[in-house]
Amino acid sequence: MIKVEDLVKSYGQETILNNINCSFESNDAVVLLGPSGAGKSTLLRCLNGLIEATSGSIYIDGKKLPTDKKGIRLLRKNIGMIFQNFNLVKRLTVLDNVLCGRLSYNPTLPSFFKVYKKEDYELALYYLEKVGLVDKRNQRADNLSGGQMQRVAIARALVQRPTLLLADEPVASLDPKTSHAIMDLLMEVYEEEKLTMIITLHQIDLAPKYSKRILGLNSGNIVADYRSDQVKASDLYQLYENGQETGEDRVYKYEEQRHDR
Ligand SMILES: Nc1ncnc2c1ncn2[C@@H]1O[C@H](COP(=O)(O)OP(=O)(O)OP(=O)(O)O)[C@@H](O)[C@H]1O
Repeated sequence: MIKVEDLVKSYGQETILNNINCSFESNDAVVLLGPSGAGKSTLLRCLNGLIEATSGSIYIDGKKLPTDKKGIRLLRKNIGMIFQNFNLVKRLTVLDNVLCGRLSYNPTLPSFFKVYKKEDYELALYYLEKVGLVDKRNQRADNLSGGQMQRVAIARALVQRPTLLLADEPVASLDPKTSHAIMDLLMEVYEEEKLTMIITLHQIDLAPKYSKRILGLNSGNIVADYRSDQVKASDLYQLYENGQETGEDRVYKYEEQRHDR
């Protein structure tokens, strides 16, 4: 379980996350929705220690998120991260890119010379099979389509054997059909591996289908918390509108909901 308590992130005078309080159960599948600049990526990056919060705390399975380098390295072993722009090493092969996901399990020097254990290769091939790209294992990453690159990135995240998978707009640069295929794949591995999954998205139509819960963010505040099987499309569209309610009213409603649970 992940618990976020009074989380604040500021850059200079600008407050990006404004006292966030929320929690994520194990095996939850949560989509973060909200307009550009709402703070979705910042929240995701705070969860894996890529960004240090200005104040507040994050607890993962009861343990406070570390801030020292060694602690963060250990924490990240259990957290797979998927990015909008895939973040592959273009000149490396598909297989070598996936093996990069094993780096935190191996001593630096052998990894530098691309010497991995037999189990690492087996695991990498297993996940390449899962994402449908085992035949392309020896191809350079920059020869792949966007959808294929994202599949490699998913395999690279999974070889880490994470318990938590964070995905920051994983389908933002993909066409609608490929987006559905990638989201289907994420849901499949989420179920098979019993992951906890938190995804930022802009596609309102995808959000309920590919989550159990939707958190709405606006101006650094959590303004809504919906069950995906009960939410109305109009509620989701409202997250992107200014409407009659002020951000403060929405925060207030969310806090009320949270305390009533
Ligand atoms: N390193 C930084 N320094 C200063 N401001 C930053 C930095 N990183 C992010 N921000 C600001 O924080 C705000 C929130 O950014 P964030 O990327 O978290 O929003 P988002 O909800 O994910 O938006 P989008 O949907 O467009 O990706 C933005 O106004 C952004 O300019």
